[in-house]
Amino acid sequence: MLIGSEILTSAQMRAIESDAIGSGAVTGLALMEQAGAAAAALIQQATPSPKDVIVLCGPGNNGGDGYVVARHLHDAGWSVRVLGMDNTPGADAAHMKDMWLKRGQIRPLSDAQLMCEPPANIYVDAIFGTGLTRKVAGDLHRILLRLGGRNDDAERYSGRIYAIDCISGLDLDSGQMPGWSSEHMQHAPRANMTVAFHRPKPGHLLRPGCLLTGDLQIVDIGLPETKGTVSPAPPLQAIWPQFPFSRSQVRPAIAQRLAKSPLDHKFRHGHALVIAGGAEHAGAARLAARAALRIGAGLVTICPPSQAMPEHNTTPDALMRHPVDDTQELQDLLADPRITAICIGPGCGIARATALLPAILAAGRPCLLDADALTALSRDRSLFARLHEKCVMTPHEGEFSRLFPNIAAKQGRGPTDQLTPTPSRIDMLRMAAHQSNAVTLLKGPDTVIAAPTGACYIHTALDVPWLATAGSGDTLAGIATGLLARSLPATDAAALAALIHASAARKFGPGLIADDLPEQIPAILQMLLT
Ligand SMILES: NC(=O)C1=CN([C@@H]2O[C@H](COP(=O)(O)OP(=O)(O)OC[C@H]3O[C@@H](n4cnc5c(N)ncnc54)[C@H](OP(=O)(O)O)[C@@H]3O)[C@@H](O)[C@H]2O)[C@@H](O)CC1
Ligand SMILES: [K+]
Repeated sequence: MLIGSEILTSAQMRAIESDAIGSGAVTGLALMEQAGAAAAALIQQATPSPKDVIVLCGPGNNGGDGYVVARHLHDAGWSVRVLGMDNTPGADAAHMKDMWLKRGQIRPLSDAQLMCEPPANIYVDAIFGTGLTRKVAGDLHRILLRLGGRNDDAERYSGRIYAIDCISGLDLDSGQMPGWSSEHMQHAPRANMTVAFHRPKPGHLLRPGCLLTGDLQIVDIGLPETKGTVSPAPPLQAIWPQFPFSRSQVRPAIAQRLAKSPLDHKFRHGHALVIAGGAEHAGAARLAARAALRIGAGLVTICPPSQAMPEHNTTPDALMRHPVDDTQELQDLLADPRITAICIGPGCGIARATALLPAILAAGRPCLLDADALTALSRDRSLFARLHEKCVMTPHEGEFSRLFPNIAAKQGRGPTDQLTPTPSRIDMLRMAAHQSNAVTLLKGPDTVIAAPTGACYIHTALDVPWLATAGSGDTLAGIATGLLARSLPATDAAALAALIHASAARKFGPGLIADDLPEQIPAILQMLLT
């Protein structure tokens, strides 16, 4: 699959840190020095001219990093003010605090003090990181709201906040701000850049955390390489939108399958069926079919009911057309073993999806279930029970709630003081994939994909809001179908489809309509395969 970045939970990160320190490979002090120095360097790179900073240091090691940042910026000639806690932190942070005190003073970390300070060009949030144990309350909460502009002085902080590890108060495992009401969330501080260490955490990539994180920079602080060895838990990976898109991000076996050998004929690249419905929704299935062709399926046949066939007598000429009016006709078609993937849902109609799904699921072939097929599955639990591990479901949030009402019910109980108050999007998707026995892709700016094995990918693409347009989901379904037809395993097909879909939108830019998406695929394949 894509060589994405491993994501670690806060607990996994703490375990790696304590193992590394326990084995003598590194010291906590050296890690903190590296972390603070790297953050200071990135802040300097990002802000070449302003040289006036306020560093807000919390009670623990995140605050310790803050003292290191303050020292490095001071030594680089910046004017540095530090607001800190009157507490006794752990030994490493205490040492860094002392090092700072040799250079400057520490004023109290209070809302009143921050309000009195003359404005700075840059604010460094080093209050809390991975050690958050409860909701942030009282004066520290007021400070965070001030940084988020609640006091009508938004322009003072906007675009000037640099977060160490995360915006303080963010639960890095769920992406939630525990205890923050929706009114408070309007004034949650947003970082211009977040400098985090060793690996991204789920909270950097899931909403609302990803909206508060800004440009996420992951820096190496000298911890040993851990990829794949952290715990027996199934892997959790980020599919970076920021990756320079090239073959190096794709496992050689997948790249080989995407490329076409001169010795291959069209059937070697799979034959996808796209089930279409009535004439009024013909466009959805045609978008999916076009995308499946563009991603390189050897053949794609669109299968409308016979009365809707005239609607499909149009381009692309490469598309084959075959009417399917009932289960028997579909079964006759599926008797051809060269049909390697089926897409059902876009523009299909719920009644037609309900009628045809038993034959499709019984065929045991890779299949993509979207839109009306998902509604059919949510209404008929006996169909749901026939899903299998070669199925990929691509629900949006409404469809997800209907498919998995028991999982969705665990969500949205309002703000709570506890960390990880309700299942995160990752937990939900893992439960859904386990429950359905199908690869499940929950669409959104933070798309999460989970396999029944528990393997999970996050694809965060906040930079392509124009992807929210009619027919966009149909195109995603078509790309995934084409990849399934080309014999990519279901999880890989879903994850690669999410990446190619967002990359196509990024390539086209604002003004995008879904018809434009398949047309970007050749250039993206070119980048992937060279
Ligand atoms: N892992 C690594 O490899 C490295 C990690 N590094 C850095 O360390 C950071 C983690 O440090 P950390 O564990 O000390 O936690 P941190 O976030 O500073 O907070 C803990 C303090 O806050 C307190 N506290 C918690 N919640 C609170 C609340 N709601 N309201 C009020 N207080 C609250 C808590 O008190 P307590 O819960 O015990 O009452 C404790 O005093 C990490 O993000 C990174 O920046 C790097 O230096 C190098 C390598
Ligand atoms: K922080």
